[in-house]
Amino acid sequence: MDITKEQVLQALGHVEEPDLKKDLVTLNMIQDINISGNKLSFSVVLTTPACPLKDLIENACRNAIGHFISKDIEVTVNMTSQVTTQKNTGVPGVKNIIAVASGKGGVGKSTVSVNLALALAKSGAKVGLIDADIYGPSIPIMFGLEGERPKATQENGKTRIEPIEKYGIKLLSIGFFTDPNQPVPWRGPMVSTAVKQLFNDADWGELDYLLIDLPPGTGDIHITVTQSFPVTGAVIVTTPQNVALADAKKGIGMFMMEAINVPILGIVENMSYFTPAELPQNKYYIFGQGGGSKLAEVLDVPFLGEIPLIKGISDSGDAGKPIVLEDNGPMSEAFAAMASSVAQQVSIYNARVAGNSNLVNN
Ligand SMILES: Nc1ncnc2c1ncn2[C@@H]1O[C@H](COP(=O)(O)OP(=O)(O)OP(=O)(O)O)[C@@H](O)[C@H]1O
Repeated sequence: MDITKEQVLQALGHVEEPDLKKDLVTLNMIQDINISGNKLSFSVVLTTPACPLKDLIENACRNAIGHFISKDIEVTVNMTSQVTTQKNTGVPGVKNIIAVASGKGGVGKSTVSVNLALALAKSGAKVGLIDADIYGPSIPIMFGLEGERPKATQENGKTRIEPIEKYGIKLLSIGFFTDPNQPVPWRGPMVSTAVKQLFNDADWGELDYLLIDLPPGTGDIHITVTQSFPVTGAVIVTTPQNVALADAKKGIGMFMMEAINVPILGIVENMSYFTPAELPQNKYYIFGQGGGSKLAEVLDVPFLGEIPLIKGISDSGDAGKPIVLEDNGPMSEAFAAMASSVAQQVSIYNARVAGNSNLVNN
């Protein structure tokens, strides 16, 4: 049976990308079509390797070929990805900047930042992480990098900092440049300069996502970062208690202010329920259930998922090996799902900005 490229494109033109609400051909996501006898292969270029709809899209492509051309074709679908970007982030090579924030301290913002970064990297994305939490930079401890100093070189009179690479991601923390035993009271302009240097003076290379762990609350650093760099969006971390939810609402309000205007990628609810290690299917909603998702509904922003309260998270954070690195546990599953949701929201946002014309940015 002779099949043509046109027939293939026509068949795949019936497959809609569920989030972007256009067909794969219009979105320029079908590439490298090869036909040899009754053998057909093509690539589907997704907008993120963490795409939660990967399997669904692949099946829909196979069904479309079977339905619109013939069931006798041997189909090979190569699922690849190229992360989209719509903003010049101001940091060469960096496609998307994602801010991780919380209204209140201690809700697990750093834990979420670290495990989100690692889960995105595990999916195949190129990821960097900046720890800008001047009040308690915890990332050096969580990665077992206390006392490390990133290499710095001078190039044409300018300092170039080399981010530290660990567990497949690139890292810089304000904590690498301070002495943990000598808490320095940071002053506004000093903080702004230091944080900007973490973006501007570092060799980040090519990154799909650069995450920034912001200090809790709303303050100088939030304004510096959002006004100096076009942040793709913010992830807001909360816990289920009313006090935390009220502060999360304030945090979201800040990003939505006209002068700041950073899209909210969504709300993550941390410590949602307690799960005993020996009974992982049991969920005890000790701080109340559904607060984070209700807040998301009221504010009309996406809800990115619930992360359980598990003793292992603290232990692994203290031991310098984040929990996501342990395969197949309930935590790595929760973080993988959350990372997919975040990546999905970035893709949707980029598509919206691009007017859905051509998503694959070369
Ligand atoms: N889901 C969880 N289960 C158990 N412990 C957790 C969980 N999330 C965070 N923790 C623990 O709670 C403490 C605070 O977490 P973390 O440092 O991530 O919060 P934070 O919001 O970044 O804090 P800060 O306001 O100081 O920046 C840490 O000891 C951490 O290990």
